[in-house]
Amino acid sequence: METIYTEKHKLRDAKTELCGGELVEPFERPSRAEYVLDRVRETDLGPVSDPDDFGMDPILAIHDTEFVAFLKTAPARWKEAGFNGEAIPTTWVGRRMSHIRPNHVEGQLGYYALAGETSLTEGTWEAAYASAQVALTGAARIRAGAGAVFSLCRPPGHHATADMYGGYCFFNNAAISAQHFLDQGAKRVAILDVDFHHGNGTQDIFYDRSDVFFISLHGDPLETFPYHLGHAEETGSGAGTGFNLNFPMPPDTPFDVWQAALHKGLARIAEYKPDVLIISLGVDTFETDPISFFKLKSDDFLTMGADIASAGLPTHFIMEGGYDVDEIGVNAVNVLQGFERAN
Ligand SMILES: NCCCNCCCCCC(O)(O)C(F)(F)F
Ligand SMILES: [Zn+2]
Repeated sequence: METIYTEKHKLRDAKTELCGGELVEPFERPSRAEYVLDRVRETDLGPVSDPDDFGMDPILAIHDTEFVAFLKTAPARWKEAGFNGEAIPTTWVGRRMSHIRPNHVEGQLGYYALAGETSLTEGTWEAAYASAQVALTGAARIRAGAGAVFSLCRPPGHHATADMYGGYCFFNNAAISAQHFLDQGAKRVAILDVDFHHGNGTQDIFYDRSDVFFISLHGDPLETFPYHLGHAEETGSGAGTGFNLNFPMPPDTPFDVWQAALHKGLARIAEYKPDVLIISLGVDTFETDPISFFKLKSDDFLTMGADIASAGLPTHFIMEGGYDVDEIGVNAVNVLQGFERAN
């Protein structure tokens, strides 16, 4: 399987994350992508290629123009406003407050952020732009006939909505890929999100549409991030009713319970008959992941890959989360190897 990767992910190198009332070294750090790349090479998974550049249009097909411009200028404006640290929001659009966008950068941070742990820094925008190009290049490979491809995206994307960032996400790589497939002639796209955290951004973007079926297996939002979306009763709205499926699961969920949900999701995907399957591949479902609470073991990721292969669809794997444990490389590539062995 070919991997699409760019060194430009290193431009996202924030020094602080707000965690437990402290500024800590971010969990979503450059070494994550290097662990995965090393494992791709170690296992001889396949060629590693640079992304092509598809420009801004496919990003703006998903994201709000002013939001994109905000992400680009916020770090410099934050410094000009006299703040010394990295740009982190301190206000929120609380209940029954105005949705008028403030002028000041501090107000705009809270207007566009859906979570406060993620700092904005110089280089973040360029890294997010490059990550979207990695996703688009993977989509182009599938359109050109590849049965499967791995877009080693960093920063991740599935929490980003059309006009909000947070949870380490800025541009929604999976949504950008899905829309690109549709704009290039696909009729239906399924997105299966196996990251530990609910893909609130992806859900929100396609919630009222039937041409993208979003399915997510994740930690129960009553107990974990993103907290404020991802419940089982969220099944889509309007024309999208029935094309959103959430499987929230409790702390300490083991693989057999997780896999039962996967099989249900795959059955619904088979009924939907999509032209392509996009996998939001987070491996923070791993038993020792530092910010998650499922109990998958490394071998379970091989089985996960084989189960995904059983769908028999062109499959676009897009890297999402999974945190700084050596096994992140093993677990991510196990999914890809399990997929290939079953094909
Ligand atoms: N103090 C630790 C709390 C962490 N709160 C934010 C969690 C963000 C998870 C991001 C992710 O893993 O879902 C992605 F795939 F987007 F990277
Ligand atoms: Zn995650």
